[in-house]
Amino acid sequence: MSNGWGYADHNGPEKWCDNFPIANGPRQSPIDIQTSGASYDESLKALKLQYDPSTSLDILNNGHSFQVTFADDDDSSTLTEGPISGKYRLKQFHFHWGASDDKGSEHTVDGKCYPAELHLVHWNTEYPSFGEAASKPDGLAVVGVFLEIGADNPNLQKLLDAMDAIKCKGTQTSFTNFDPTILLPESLDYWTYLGSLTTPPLHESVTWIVCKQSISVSSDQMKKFRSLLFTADDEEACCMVNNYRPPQPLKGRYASARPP
Ligand SMILES: CCc1cc2c(cc1OS(N)(=O)=O)CC[C@@H]1[C@@H]2CC[C@]2(C)[C@@H](O)CC[C@@H]12
Ligand SMILES: [Zn+2]
Repeated sequence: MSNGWGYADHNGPEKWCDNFPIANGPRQSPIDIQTSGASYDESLKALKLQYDPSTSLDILNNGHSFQVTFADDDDSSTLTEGPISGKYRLKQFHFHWGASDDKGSEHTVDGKCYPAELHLVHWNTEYPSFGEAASKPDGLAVVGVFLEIGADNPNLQKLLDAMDAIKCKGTQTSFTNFDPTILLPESLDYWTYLGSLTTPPLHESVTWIVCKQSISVSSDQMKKFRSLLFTADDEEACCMVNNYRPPQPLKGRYASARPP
């Protein structure tokens, strides 16, 4: 079991290439978004996110992060427009965060890290299922939102309150009637580039859509994220922190944005 991938020195991001050689591929994520190198693309549209709170199902500690999963058997919660063509369905959202407020995001902006990053995961309805889409070059679209230390964010409270019930790996609880729209920043201006999953199997199947504006989280609220465990209840407890992959080589890529 211990030879599974993780975020420790013996099984972390520097070791993933041993079992997943795509880790050194041409379109790996995350990246450092160099704002001076970003290009304006007239063809980019505004993001259109339409979420139905009745599709939220449960919240789960999967041993790498915690995720809220959505019913995706119809087009109730979708992403359209933006940099993508067609319709992508919301499947889940999850977060990445650090052991302290000075790190934790996966993407960085001109080298700046944030204490946490939210990923809203959508799959292309051109394919029959999320699992099928996850390995296709245009299969997934992930909206990334940075969390920045500031005032308590009341929109995170329902998530924080559920954490006591999912402390250990493999635990889950019902999480209904949650509208992820409340987690989005006021402005949906974004950078976009072609990348990958940021955890194994690291499939190069993600159109990344990173919001320019962050949402707030307080230091106390971040402490609650850090109370989760990577480990199951029958294992020696290990705090779930630093579950982020560092920026990967651009290999000729650059982010694009809509003209101002
Ligand atoms: C994009 C969100 C996402 C999806 C997946 C992972 C990780 C992910 O987070 S991230 N940070 O957005 O890249 C790791 C496990 C992957 C899953 C996509 C679907 C699978 C590849 C399954 O088919 C088997 C393992 C799954
Ligand atoms: Zn993620």
